[in-house]
Amino acid sequence: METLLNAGAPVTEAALAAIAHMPSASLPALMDDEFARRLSDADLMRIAVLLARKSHDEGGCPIGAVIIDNATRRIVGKGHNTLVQENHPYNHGETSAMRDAGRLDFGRTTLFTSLSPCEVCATLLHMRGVSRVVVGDVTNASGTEPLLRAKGVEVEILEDPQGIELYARFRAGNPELDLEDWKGLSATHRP
Ligand SMILES: Nc1ccnc(=O)[nH]1
Repeated sequence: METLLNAGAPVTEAALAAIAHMPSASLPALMDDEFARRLSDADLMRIAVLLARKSHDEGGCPIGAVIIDNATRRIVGKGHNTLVQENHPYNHGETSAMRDAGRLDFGRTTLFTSLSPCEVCATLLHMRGVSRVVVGDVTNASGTEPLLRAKGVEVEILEDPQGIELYARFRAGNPELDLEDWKGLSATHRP
């Protein structure tokens, strides 16, 4: 199939936004393997941040994640936090992207997350054997990177200034929702 995003197409913000918003299963109709191979780590982090923005536009917590196959750099899963949207007590950007990817061998994949993983997601990432995690924001949160590295996961920090700004703005305007997302409602009810 001839695709809109192909070997000759430039990697633009509009192209990354279209990728972020299209269901993963439909991505082969939008972009070919040549285009996928030209997406840099910074481009893939931009897609994670565009997913964070999508969640924010829906009234949710702005965290997104993208999973790629290491060999082909094809996107095999992506998603965003759905605490608000699905009334889900624990669906983080990372779990959402892994659910989208399905029953994969995560040892062959890299996960890009727009925000430093929480302890539960960090544990999930190493227990499912994810080979590499790229973190887009260690300014608003951090702390699980040493745990991931100790478990043999390759960790890279590749901060996205727009993602950092978006999360800082969300946290300043919604401190209770931010706390609920990290620690549950019980934490927001503590005196
Ligand atoms: N890394 C993350 C922190 C908090 N919530 C998320 O969905 N993801």
